[in-house]
Amino acid sequence: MSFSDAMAAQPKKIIIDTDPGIDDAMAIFVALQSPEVEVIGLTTIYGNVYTTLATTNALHLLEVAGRTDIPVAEGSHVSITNNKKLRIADFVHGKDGLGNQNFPPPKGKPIEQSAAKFLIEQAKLYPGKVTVVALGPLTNIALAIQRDPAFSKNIGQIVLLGGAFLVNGNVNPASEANIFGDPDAADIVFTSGADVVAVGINVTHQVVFTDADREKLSRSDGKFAQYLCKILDVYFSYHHDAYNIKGVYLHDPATILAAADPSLMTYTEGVVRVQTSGITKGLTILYNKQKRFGEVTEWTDKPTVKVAVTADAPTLVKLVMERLMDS
Ligand SMILES: O=c1[nH]cnc2c1ncn2[C@@H]1O[C@H](CO)[C@@H](O)[C@H]1O
Repeated sequence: MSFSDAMAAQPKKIIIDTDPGIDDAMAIFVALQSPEVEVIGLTTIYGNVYTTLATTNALHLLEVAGRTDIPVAEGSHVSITNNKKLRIADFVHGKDGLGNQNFPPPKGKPIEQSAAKFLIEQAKLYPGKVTVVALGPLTNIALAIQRDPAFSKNIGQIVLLGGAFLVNGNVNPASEANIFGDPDAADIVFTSGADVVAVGINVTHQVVFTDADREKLSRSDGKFAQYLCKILDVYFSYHHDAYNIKGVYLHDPATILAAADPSLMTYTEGVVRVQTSGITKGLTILYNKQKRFGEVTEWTDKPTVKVAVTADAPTLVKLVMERLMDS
């Protein structure tokens, strides 16, 4: 579907599962500015920050956007295997997750429902019509799958930022951060039979927002552009130190736009399993179905998912810029 077709059609209902996070903040704002989607809720998860702070930040970002009509449901504080020793990437996003700006606390509160319950209920309410865009570890989505056997069928699509397909990870050479955060949950999601689209860092590392883009953003008087320019420093310094690049990767905004318009990326299809322990914990292995193995493997008879292989990076960056400046 082209962008204009998408705009003419009913906007897609999306729930953003998020751990804000600087690129999450960007992604949420881009989603709110995207006519192809209607954000019907945010659910929160640990990853870039702990879940409690993710909830605070989600409420704060909606207040900045003037969209307190959108409910926030708080997610799990522990992994699906009840692991409490979480890896929190505050070194990427700042202690507060939003570039160490010490914003005042939000006035709003999360809804009573947990994230998993909210996901289950919304999917049941609009069967086949809700897309979950998962920008953090997949605990909430896996809990929804475990708690409601109909969830995988009811949910329209799960577009997730996660995995490093045939490239090094960003936690260690094996593993990407969101999958590493809860590999057991990721394996549940990948093998659930739901319509899953995985956008890995093999693709998002092509989508670079440069120093020049940031400069342009800072000259815009768009509300979201102005806000983001305040918080981007930490994210830029981290990328400069860790990757030696003059720019940042747009992991989360690229994933939101892929959910809004799938034609911005190309995909392959296969079975994905996740390594859940050992030195390759969090490794995502795609079976491309080219070989019919003689023996039964852990990939045999599992449902397939789509995995992004290329991205139209110039258009993705352009759309992010336009939507943030036009706010
Ligand atoms: O080096 C890193 N370590 C941990 N998390 C990271 C790193 N770089 C980015 N992210 C965060 O994890 C997701 C992509 O894997 C993104 O949401 C990003 O904010």
